[in-house]
Amino acid sequence: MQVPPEQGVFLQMLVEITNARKVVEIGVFTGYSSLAMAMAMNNDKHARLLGLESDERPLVLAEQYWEKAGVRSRIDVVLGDAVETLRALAQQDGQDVTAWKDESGEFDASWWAQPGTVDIAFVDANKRAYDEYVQLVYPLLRTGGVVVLDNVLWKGKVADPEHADKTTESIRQLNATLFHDERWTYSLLPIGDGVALCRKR
Ligand SMILES: C[S@@+](CC[C@H](N)C(=O)[O-])C[C@H]1O[C@@H](n2cnc3c(N)ncnc32)[C@H](O)[C@@H]1O
Repeated sequence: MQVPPEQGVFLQMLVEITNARKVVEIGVFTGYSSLAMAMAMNNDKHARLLGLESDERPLVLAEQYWEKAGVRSRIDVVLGDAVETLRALAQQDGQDVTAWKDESGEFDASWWAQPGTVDIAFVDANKRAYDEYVQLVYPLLRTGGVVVLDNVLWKGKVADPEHADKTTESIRQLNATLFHDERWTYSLLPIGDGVALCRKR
């Protein structure tokens, strides 16, 4: 389920060229894409990544690789449904949001809850919820910040009218909506399974 290596490098490049200090990832799995982005934050000790993931099992593996690469300390993880976490972040300064394995109590939910401050949000979880993720991430994103959506070609099905299943339709609809939405500059790149870049105007 992880992104292919060329997309990992692409995400890394995005973090580097935007000097991203605040990155949110929706859908962590075994931590490959988060590892790629966190490694690109090397020179900035104030840069952090917030991973939202509903399944604890792959996170255990992710944590091992983050440790090995020396980036664990710059990654916060919130375990749970990403929609619920993003909604909770938007309320009361994120007071109810707690981090996975935050033994030292260093997780600063109010820092993550600050509107208009996130540089990059990488969306790679439940495909049918992408629209909701984008709407919930929008207020957190700074002007000029970028939402990166994975799997927007959905193995080519999005471009093939023969396919009308619910997931394909929802991704197709989202691509069209974002393309026409004045609040975003939208670009679809045919790398990996299709990557959409949506820059907040
Ligand atoms: C495609 S994988 C992510 C791969 C990862 N970005 C990478 O490239 O290494 C999708 C992940 O999203 C998680 N996920 C699915 N629905 C979710 C939800 N509602 N909230 C949070 N995470 C979710 C799954 O458990 C899975 O680990």
